[in-house]
Amino acid sequence: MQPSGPAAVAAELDASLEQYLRVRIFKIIVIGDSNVGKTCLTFRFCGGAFPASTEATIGVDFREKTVEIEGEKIKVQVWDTAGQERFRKSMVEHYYRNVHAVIFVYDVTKMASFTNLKMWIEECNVHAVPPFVPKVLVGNKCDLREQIQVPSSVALKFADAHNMLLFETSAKDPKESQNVESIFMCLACRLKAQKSLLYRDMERQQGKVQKLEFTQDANNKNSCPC
Ligand SMILES: Nc1nc2c(ncn2[C@@H]2O[C@H](COP(=O)(O)OP(=O)(O)OP(=O)(O)O)[C@@H](O)[C@H]2O)c(=O)[nH]1
Ligand SMILES: [Mg+2]
Repeated sequence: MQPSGPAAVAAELDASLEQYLRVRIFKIIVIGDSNVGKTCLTFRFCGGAFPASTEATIGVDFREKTVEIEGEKIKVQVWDTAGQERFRKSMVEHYYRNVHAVIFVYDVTKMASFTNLKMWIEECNVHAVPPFVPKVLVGNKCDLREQIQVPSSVALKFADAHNMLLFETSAKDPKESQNVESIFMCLACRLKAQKSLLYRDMERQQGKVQKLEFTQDANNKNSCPC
């Protein structure tokens, strides 16, 4: 017999609380120079479209998407950060706190945004993001084929040297939407494959961190290792 009345309400509450507690939340931050397309990429992933217009991000914008991986619902919480120093300086500490994965973005049509990656990686290191936190590199605006300044081979070498996967894509071109999706899904898969985050965080506190090795198939730079 089904419980009814207050008992049913209590049971339902228990079930939803249990379900709530079981949904893991992955915090993924998106970092890079102003104007490289961080807002557009996160909007494409979470909102399924290219925004009609954007303004420089101030502080941070949060976007969320629930994905299902091997039967488990996972909430991907995307932190769309500000590229302009004046709009980010009060927030930087918050960006990196308890982050689960990092996406570094550059604009394939702007060499400076690629050379500045060193600075963004340095900032990440200064904030003690552990080496096992997965990081990927994204070259955006590939639709602007005539204006490309950063050759794929150079970007791939850089990604390899920093143990990152490279994705070259476009937030604007609808044909690339699957590729944008796979950036986030690849990270979510990797995070899911890691041990329980709670357990991992306990290990981190005890200084017993585990370095995960990720390999990249040079012939298939967009392959997901999971
Ligand atoms: N052609 C093309 N333009 C893009 C693409 N992605 C973004 N843009 C344009 O680039 C400009 C900047 O995009 P945003 O997403 O606002 O850049 P951002 O990195 O969030 O910049 P900040 O918030 O200042 O850090 C906008 O005019 C977008 O329309 C893309 O894939 N292709
Ligand atoms: Mg932005």
